[in-house]
Amino acid sequence: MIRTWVKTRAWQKLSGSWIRLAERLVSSTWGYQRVGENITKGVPDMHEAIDCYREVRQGMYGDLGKAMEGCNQWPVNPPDLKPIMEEYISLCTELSRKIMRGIALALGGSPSEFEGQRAGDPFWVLRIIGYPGASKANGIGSPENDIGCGAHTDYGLLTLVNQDDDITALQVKNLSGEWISAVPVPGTFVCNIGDMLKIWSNGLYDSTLHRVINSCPRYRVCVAYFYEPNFDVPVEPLDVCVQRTGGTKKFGRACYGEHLVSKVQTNFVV
Ligand SMILES: O=C(O)CCC(=O)C(=O)O
Ligand SMILES: [Fe+2]
Repeated sequence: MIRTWVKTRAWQKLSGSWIRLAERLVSSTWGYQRVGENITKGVPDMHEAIDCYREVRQGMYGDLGKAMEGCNQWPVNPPDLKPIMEEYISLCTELSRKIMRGIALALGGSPSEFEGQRAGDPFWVLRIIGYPGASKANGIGSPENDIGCGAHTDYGLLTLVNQDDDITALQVKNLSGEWISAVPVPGTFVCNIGDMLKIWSNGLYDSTLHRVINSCPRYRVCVAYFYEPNFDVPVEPLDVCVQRTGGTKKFGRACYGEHLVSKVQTNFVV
């Protein structure tokens, strides 16, 4: 895991304008995204990224999956980025599956609650994100205007955020409504809870509202891995969680794929 990350970082240092090596296909959500192309609640985000998804083949999920059909756009250089990232993704998938077993137990369910039909065939998303340094981001140089990524919750189950060790930029809203910094702890991931886990747990786990403000003059890199349910699974509060929260379902039924598509269609300028 660490070897993979170090190699990715080395590539970033070598190539300078690293992320521009990959080009996004026209009308596609896959591949390279320029600064300002990602939109959160109508406001362009000050970051660039390479977006990768678990590949959806034509017809795989019928109409539901149509908007997500496509394949990953890996940069030509460095040639080993694809295998490195594929290894990274498979390690993150394994780790997330283990964390979900622990969460299932904590909720009072069986350890395999989030396997099989629910998340045994998990969808995933990977974003390699670069945040320009504060003074360069908007030409004005006032850090408070540089919203690297606007306030949002993640869409699925868990996110493993692999951030730069020496730049504090990720912020999380706590229960008192204050933004607090998720100060990097070297060698660890920040783990966000996503919207589908909030529903399955009937709110016992809340999806974490977070945002990114890079007020540091240096470029910040983050690799975010999103572990998601099966693409087409209906998601509704688990009985065990409903019992533990007073017997009433707080959320109606959702479908992860629909949730993802609706977010992707409003989040990007393509
Ligand atoms: O850059 C970060 O620390 C987090 C990025 C993020 O929240 C996201 O991509 O959903
Ligand atoms: Fe996020």
